[in-house]
Order: sequence, then structure tokens, then C-alpha cells
Amino acid sequence: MLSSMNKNVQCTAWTGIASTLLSNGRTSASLFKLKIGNDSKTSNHSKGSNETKKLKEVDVIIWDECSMISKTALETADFVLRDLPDSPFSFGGKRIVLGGDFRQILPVIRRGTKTDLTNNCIKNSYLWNQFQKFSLLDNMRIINADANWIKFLLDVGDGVANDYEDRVTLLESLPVLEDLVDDVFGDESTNKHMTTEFLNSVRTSPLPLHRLRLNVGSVVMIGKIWTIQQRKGHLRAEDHLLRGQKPSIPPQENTVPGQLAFAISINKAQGQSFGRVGLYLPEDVFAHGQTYVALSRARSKNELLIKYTSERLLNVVYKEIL
Ligand SMILES: Nc1ncnc2c1ncn2[C@@H]1O[C@H](COP(=O)(O)OP(=O)(O)OP(=O)(O)O)[C@@H](O)[C@H]1O
Repeated sequence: MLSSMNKNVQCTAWTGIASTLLSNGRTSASLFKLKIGNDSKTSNHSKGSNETKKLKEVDVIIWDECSMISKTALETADFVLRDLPDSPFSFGGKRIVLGGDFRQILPVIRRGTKTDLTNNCIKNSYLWNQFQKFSLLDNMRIINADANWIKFLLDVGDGVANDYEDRVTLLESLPVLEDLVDDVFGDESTNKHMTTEFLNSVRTSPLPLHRLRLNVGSVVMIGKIWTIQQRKGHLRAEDHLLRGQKPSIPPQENTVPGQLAFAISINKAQGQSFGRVGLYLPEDVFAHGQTYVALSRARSKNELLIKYTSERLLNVVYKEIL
């Protein structure tokens, strides 16, 4: 809509992965030349550079995942944009649209205390009061409009689902994995190929695939996959990689067709929506918003599978910044 009004729009987000979700998105550090090493207190932007000239022509900056922006980064961006035309106005008179949810992850400060984290939130910047606030009320991600689940997620995000130890008890209807190995392979009673010895070996080491007699459609957990390059030298686009379970075994004899799955940290998942999510929490989360972000990435409660060590998940919520 803004483009059709001939407005020059630049989208940006704090993390690289969140910026890839936006049209022509760039990371904020790249856009404003922020010096990450000194907590974005300064910028490397130079007035005569081509990049700066392009930034000067931008009318609107859409800055997503704003809960992750540090106060210092926002203020440095303000300084950079004021400096372009030597403008007395905030952000050099450009329109800044922030998008985000303060139930989600805050700026990362290594070994930062709760006070460090909340103080460095953009809500504590002198610029915050200049923004007009709008609320989005409908959860568009949840495809089946499951009202109980939507309410539960909000209660987790707001911290009101927390018990006296700041833990949340998951809804009973949520599928939970007790043992990933049992779930994938079945146990001895249900799968005649599986001996206790074999299941224990799977639990402790990469899968000895040659001991399995698999049928099409079998679900297996695959150990480390080695990729073997057929031709020596630098990889080229036309090169093929062979996959195998052990470099010593010729890959042709020991390959399995696999379906790709990816693992990412909760922080990197912020901003994303997925059809299926396996949430692996062998330890408690440690930062504000992580439990809410993790639980809210799937488009449906039925597509979320959880494996945890404690059935009451720790939920860190700093209510003072909500
Ligand atoms: N107007 C809409 N109509 C239909 N589906 C929508 C609409 N807006 C968003 N969605 C769906 O909801 C999902 C989440 O949207 P989006 O990523 O914009 O939300 P968000 O507010 O940025 O969420 P979060 O901050 O939690 O990542 C999208 O993947 C999209 O499929």
C-alpha cells in the first residue's frame, strides 16, 4: 500500500532470520551500521557513502520484532537518521513503524540482570512516548481458531498462567513425548525387531542402521550423517554429495532416503510460523518470553509435540515491561 503511494519503504528486523521474513528485509545492524560490539551505542555510518544516500531517500522504515531492539540501538538509529539531513526531528522526520510483542524475547545482554534487561528495553527510551500505539487483537496464526489454546498462549505470555514457582502446567490435551526413542521405534513389546540391547544402543550412540531391516514407510531416527563429495576440490553447483551413516562404508550400500528436519533455537524462531513444531526442552528456558515464543510458533496445538524434563515449564515473564 505504501509503495503504491510512491513511498520509499525499507523493512528491517533485529535478527538476520527475522529480516529474511520481510520483503527486502535487512538486519538493523546492517541498515544503521550499528556497532554491535559496543551494544549499538555508536554507528559506523559515513555521510558520503552510497548506502547513506539510499537511506536518506527512505520515507518509511518498518522495524519488526521490536521487543528485541535495545534502547541504545533505537537511539543510535535516531541519531543516524537525524544526521542524514541534519534534522532536528526524531528519526530525521522519517516515519518509523515498529511491530512486535513485548511478551516475546527482549534484547540479549550477556549475563544481564533483570534490571539491565528491562532498562535496555525500548519502552524505557525517551523516544517511546513519541510512538502512537495500536494493538492487534486476533491471533491469525492459529488455523483452527482454537479459543482455549489461544487463551492459554496469551496467559503464558502475560505470565498469568504461572503458578507460585513461575511454572506453567501444559494443557492435558497437548501431545508430550516421554521418550523420543520409544516414540520413534516403539518398544520391545510392539516391535519384534527391537531388542532391549538395540534400543539402549540407539539411546547412547548413532544409529547402527545396518542392523535394521527397514520397510518403505518405516520411521527411524538417523545418527550422524556424513556427506561425501564425489569429486575433489571446491564444491560446484553441479556437484553431488553422497550421504551415508559412516565414512568407512561406501555410501551406496548404506544410504537411506530421509526427510529433512531442522533445529533452531527459540530466539531464532521468533517471528516464524511453522506447520509442525517439535519442542525439545531438556532444560528450563532462561529468558523472558522464551516459553511463550516456543509454544506459539505452531499453527495448531495439534502440530506441537513437546519433550521436556519437567512437566511444569518454567515461564520467565517480566511483567513490568508488558
Ligand atoms: N490477515 C491474515 N489473514 C490470514 N492469515 C494471516 C493474516 N495475517 C497473518 N496471518 C497468518 O498468521 C501467521 C502469523 O502472522 P505474522 O507472522 O505476521 O504474525 P506476528 O504478529 O508477526 O507473530 P509473531 O510476532 O508471534 O511472530 C502468518 O504465517 C500467516 O499465515
